[in-house]
Amino acid sequence: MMNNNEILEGKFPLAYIKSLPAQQLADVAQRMRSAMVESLLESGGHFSSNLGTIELTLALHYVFNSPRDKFLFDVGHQCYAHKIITGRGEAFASIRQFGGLSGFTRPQESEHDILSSGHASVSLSVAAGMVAGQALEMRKQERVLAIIGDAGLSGGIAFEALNHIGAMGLPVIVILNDNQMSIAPGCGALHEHLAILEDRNFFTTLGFEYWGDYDGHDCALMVDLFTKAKAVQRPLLIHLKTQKGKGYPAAEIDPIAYHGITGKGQAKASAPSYTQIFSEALVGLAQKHEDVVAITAAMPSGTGVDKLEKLMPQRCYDVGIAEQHAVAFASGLALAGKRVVVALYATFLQRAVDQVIHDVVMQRLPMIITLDRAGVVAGDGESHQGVYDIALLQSLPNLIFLAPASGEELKLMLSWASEQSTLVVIRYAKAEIPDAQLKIPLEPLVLGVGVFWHRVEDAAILLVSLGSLAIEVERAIEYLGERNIAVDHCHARFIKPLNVEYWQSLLAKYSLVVTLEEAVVDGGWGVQLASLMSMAQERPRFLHLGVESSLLPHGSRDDLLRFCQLDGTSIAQRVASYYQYLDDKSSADVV
Ligand SMILES: Cc1ncc(C[n+]2csc(CCOP(=O)(O)OP(=O)(O)O)c2C)c(N)n1
Ligand SMILES: CC(=O)[C@@H](O)[C@H](O)COP(=O)(O)O
Ligand SMILES: [Mg+2]
Repeated sequence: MMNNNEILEGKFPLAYIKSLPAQQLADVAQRMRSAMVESLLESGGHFSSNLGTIELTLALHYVFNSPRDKFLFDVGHQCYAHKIITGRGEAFASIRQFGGLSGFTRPQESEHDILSSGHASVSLSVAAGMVAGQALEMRKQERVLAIIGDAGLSGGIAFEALNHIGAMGLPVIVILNDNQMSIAPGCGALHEHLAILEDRNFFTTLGFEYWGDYDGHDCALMVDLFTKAKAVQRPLLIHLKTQKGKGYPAAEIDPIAYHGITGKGQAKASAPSYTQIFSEALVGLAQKHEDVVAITAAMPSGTGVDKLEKLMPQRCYDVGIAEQHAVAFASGLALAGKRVVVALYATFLQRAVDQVIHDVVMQRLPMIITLDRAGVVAGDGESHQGVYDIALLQSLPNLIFLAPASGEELKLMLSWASEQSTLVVIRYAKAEIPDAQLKIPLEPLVLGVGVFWHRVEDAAILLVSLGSLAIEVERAIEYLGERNIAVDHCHARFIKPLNVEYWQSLLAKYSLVVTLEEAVVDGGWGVQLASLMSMAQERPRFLHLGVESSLLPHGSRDDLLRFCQLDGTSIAQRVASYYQYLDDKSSADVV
């Protein structure tokens, strides 16, 4: 029989596993669990969800024939056993690292991965579409399975898909991996319902055949169930009960702390993060104003809302994986006179853009939306990069949009935002705050106006930074100084509004203005700033630096900043070479 390491070394491919008697799968699962634990403690990654899905993934591969049969892992954060089984064990130690395996399913990595995953609750809709498409082509022998968690299933799109699949009678197989947990404890009425399902239940009412609940760690039982499922030609939901963190006692006790872990081989934070500062500032705000309430969409610890939740649970709402609902719900609370703070990840706000437009700005409501993980996001890769928010939001009316560059500034902005009578969005990165390195005194906020972090006499170049890039710009200035290139640095603070007079008169003083944002350049803030000068007689040259390739890979924050050429050294090199180019060009023009 195989040993633990040999499982990762790929000595026992899928064909071998499928040739074993079903009774031996439990042993394979145990060995895979040990190998996975050892590797993840070193590399980091999603831990508890993956320990809970080993048996069900083995049983699925044992019975169905991937890639002919299609497995759609919802979110995809629980697909590690699938990666190992489908021949990626040898690279497993590289998971989520730059150039290594993705932490989610990725078709570019394997023909067994159908979707580039990362965001929750979409697997049922995609499965429905695939089944509908196959039916049109009479390819009925291919089965499509959505493997979705109990929290993923509570997302709005999943409900919409259940409704559609049930009505159409599409033979989608839904494997419900119910561990009674989201990242945080499960919440919502569906969560309660899953605990007490009877013969006639939510799923059967919608037209599904319901099989459950069953032990999702019993391989032989699941092999039997899945074999029978192959013959079912109508919507089928198989309800499996699993345990998050299964087999690793510390993760079983505290699956939240072990949802995603930092590996031993990875740098630990040495300074507080924007999240921590926000978390404390939110508590301070709620203590100051009785009408403050906060909303999280299934990310209480990730956004830092958990601190307030512990102190004042009645003033916090975890609405589950429901970003659209979170924003529309916030609009209701605002109409009821509450000062609402909605704390989201920038990438998940994408789900709720229409609610921001229709239910907040069109209603002219005051509200604060904080966007954590805005900018490059380590670890998770392309699905989680927070780089579209500026392009998506900056054209909206009735909106103030801010980007702090230090912890102190974040506190100031949150407090200032709570006094405004309009929507205020504050974006900040998944990064440590640079306060300890800063000598710049904190100035009061003036609407639409930036602050200088660095100013010298006769600088021809102005670097205008947004938020977390300010510190990289300070690093770039050192490098440029060593090359005798004099620059000024203004930290813009406001993405919107821009005080037109202030910016026009400031930008006109320079021959080159470099805009820097941790977001996509196309349709981004720098382009917006430059447009203020379109009517000016004397226009500076502009260089817009930001994220150029919008589908960023996974890696550490430093890896990603380097990849985007937004780290201090790259910024300096790009500024220096563009300046040199302009210089050469103007000399050539004179000749
Ligand atoms: C749209 C969206 N919102 C939030 C998240 C963050 N998130 C990732 S996994 C997860 C919990 C998923 O719980 P469940 O589906 O039950 O899977 P489990 O981790 O319990 O296996 C959340 C909230 C996400 N990936 N996508
Ligand atoms: C899969 C998912 O969406 C979350 O688990 C995410 O990976 C959390 O990211 P943070 O670790 O940045 O909170
Ligand atoms: Mg769950």
